Amino acid sequence: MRLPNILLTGTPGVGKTTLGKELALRTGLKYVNVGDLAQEGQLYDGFDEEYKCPILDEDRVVDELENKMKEGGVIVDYHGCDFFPERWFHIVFVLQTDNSVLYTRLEKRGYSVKKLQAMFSVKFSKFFMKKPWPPTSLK
Ligand SMILES: Nc1ncnc2c1ncn2[C@@H]1O[C@H](COP(=O)(O)OP(=O)(O)O)[C@@H](O)[C@H]1O
Repeated sequence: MRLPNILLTGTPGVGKTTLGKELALRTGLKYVNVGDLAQEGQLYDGFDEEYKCPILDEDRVVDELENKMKEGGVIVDYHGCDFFPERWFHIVFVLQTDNSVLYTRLEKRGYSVKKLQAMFSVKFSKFFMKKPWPPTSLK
């Protein structure tokens, strides 16, 4: 039987990496951090000057992961989710945490005031409630 594939998603700082690694440790499933994967393979498509971060090349990420996902038993950690094929996952967990806790965590991580303001603004909240959160250029 093929082992399940799990997606852990949610805004940066909610605890995906912490949970994903712990889960992998306890279950023996493989943990994949898409941010790290992109960095290792330079799976980027330009640079977002506004938020000073590389823009993920989603198609190349999907190509890179396809075989591994077919095998099964993978925990995928990423803050975006709209570009993953639905067929990959048996279950999806969207993690959340209190906004004040999140703000402090991201401040400690070195997020700029501009980026934090964008993430926590009402306009932006409305935007990401309609679309799968968050836009891939924000991490
Ligand atoms: N359940 C938790 N309780 C308290 N702190 C947590 C918890 N999960 C994560 N953290 C802390 O929050 C911060 C962000 O966690 P991380 O797993 O890197 O989030 P993400 O991968 O979603 O960006 C880290 O400092 C981590 O130690």
